[in-house]
Amino acid sequence: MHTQSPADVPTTPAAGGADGRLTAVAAVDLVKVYGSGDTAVRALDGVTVGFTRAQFTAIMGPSGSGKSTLMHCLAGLDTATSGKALLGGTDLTVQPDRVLTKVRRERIGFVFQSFNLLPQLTAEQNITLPLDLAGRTAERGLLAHLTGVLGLDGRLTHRPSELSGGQQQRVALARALVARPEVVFADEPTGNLDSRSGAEVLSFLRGSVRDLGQTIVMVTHDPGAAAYADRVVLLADGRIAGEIDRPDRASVTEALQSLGNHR
Ligand SMILES: Nc1ncnc2c1ncn2[C@@H]1O[C@H](COP(=O)(O)OP(=O)(O)OP(=O)(O)O)[C@@H](O)[C@H]1O
Repeated sequence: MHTQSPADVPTTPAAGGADGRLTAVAAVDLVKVYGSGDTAVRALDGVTVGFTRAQFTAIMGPSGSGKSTLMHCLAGLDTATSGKALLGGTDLTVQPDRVLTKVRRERIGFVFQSFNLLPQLTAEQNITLPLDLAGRTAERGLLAHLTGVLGLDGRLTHRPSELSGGQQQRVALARALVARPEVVFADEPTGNLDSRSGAEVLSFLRGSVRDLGQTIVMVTHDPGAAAYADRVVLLADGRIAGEIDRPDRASVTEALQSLGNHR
């Protein structure tokens, strides 16, 4: 593990990462304070970090370290107190709600622990919903590729209640990727799955980086899940506490122990 202070991270992340590859998403001196006065909580305390395009990054850290807050601010789901949350050249912290809604719908894919499918829609209707809302039609080749790789071809007319948890999460993965978003944010995507279904989800995410050039940012507590990523970014007390390139289970576990993972 090599540690990196925020000062070492490029300060113009949208222009490119340290290795010259383009940065898809970045936080610049991002601060988030919940509440005020004596009860104020500084959930993000000046986070500067870039997420390289076509890379799979895992965000890890002890419970309460700010992982979800960082992801929510970068996805335009939560407002920052100060600093920048850059998606490409767009600073989400200064956009009005109507722009944020459009950005989330058209430029970001989401995968949640709890699948978040609409129960009254079929699997295929769930997958194409973000495109339908944006008035776009699915690229048939990409849709066929995703449903084939995810083993959903025989399930497209089923409703979520007729699908297993693993199948529901695979529908959510297809939904997240079908619009070719600039980034997919995955929040504990394997948290509700058995180990086999979880491994399938992680293998798919890995493969989508390789085959489609997808950028993925995933919050996880699981060192085994993080080992699928190209890079782990570590948070502690709302600050960047280090990072690991080409992580494996042992290096991630050791890093978390050194940060005092209480979970
Ligand atoms: N809406 C909120 N109001 C007040 N405090 C909050 C709110 N959301 C988060 N916090 C606080 O901000 C800090 C960071 O929370 P966050 O959920 O980002 O951490 P996390 O690393 O994702 O934690 P976990 O691993 O337990 O999910 C915590 O101290 C938390 O209690």
